[in-house]
Amino acid sequence: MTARVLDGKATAAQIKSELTTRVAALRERGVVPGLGTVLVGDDPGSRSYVAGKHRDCAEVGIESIRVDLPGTATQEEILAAVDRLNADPACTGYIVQLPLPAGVDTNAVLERIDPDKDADGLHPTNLGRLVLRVREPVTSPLPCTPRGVIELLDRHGVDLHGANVVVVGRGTTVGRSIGLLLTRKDVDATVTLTHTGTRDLAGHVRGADVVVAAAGVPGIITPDMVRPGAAVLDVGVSRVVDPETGKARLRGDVADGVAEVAGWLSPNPGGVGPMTRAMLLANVVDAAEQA
Ligand SMILES: Nc1nc2c(c(=O)[nH]1)N[C@@H](CN(C=O)c1ccc(C(=O)N[C@@H](CCC(=O)O)C(=O)O)cc1)CN2
Repeated sequence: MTARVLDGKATAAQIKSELTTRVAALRERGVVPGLGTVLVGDDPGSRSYVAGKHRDCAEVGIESIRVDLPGTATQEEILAAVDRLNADPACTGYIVQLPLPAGVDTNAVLERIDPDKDADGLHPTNLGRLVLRVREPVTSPLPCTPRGVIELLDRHGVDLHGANVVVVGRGTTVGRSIGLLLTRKDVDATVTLTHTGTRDLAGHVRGADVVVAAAGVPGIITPDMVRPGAAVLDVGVSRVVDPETGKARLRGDVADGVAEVAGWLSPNPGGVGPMTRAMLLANVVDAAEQA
């Protein structure tokens, strides 16, 4: 058996086309959505993700505002950039690209974002709303990667209702928040969050109908760990140097051979990454429509 592909690239293209129509309708009403980004330092991965976000904005008709700070920027300088975007009426939503350089208090920066402009859904107020609203519709922004995972599965007809979902990794952008979305009444999945302190990772993963691998550990999910037919989402990305060529290349959390066991597999690249970007745009458009 070879797993069917959870095609994030094609699905994101479809979503962007839908958003283009919605942005045109907003502009007709005189509402111009504008996404801001704050990038600190010159990490090549973060640079490329931020560049991609600005390209996406241009594609769907969202204005974009880019703030780049050097890696030497102080906590105060970063907070001042956040304050400026909070006050800028042209910026209807924005993100601070993570990770921030070592030594920066990331939580203090995230907490300084105006929750009404939080395009990433990572402000404690918006995460708190998700904790409280299990049954009611959520109108606040949702964390982009978790929203992208659920949308990708939904658009491929993978049913999460009653499914056992095992999440690997407890990072801010995925692991800590995805359970809040998956256990909402309208999704109804059962979620196990595993991490570096988990005793029997393989045992947990073997019981999963859906595996969300977001550990950032290359190849941590091996074929023997996957239940035949399970859906596997490869979210983690690591840059590893090929010992033969000396060149850096991207590696996901899912090892070779999993495609022979799984029922569904998201490629990496081309799976959850493009969905993360599309969901950021969706958060901006949703907020502009509600304003
Ligand atoms: N403030 C945030 N920071 C980070 C987030 C986030 O959601 N908000 N998530 C990740 C990075 N990220 C978005 O910011 C992101 C990661 C990957 C992709 C993507 O499209 N990847 C491509 C491959 C790109 C490449 O070749 O380098 C793919 O998977 O096909 C988009 C966005 C951490 N930081």
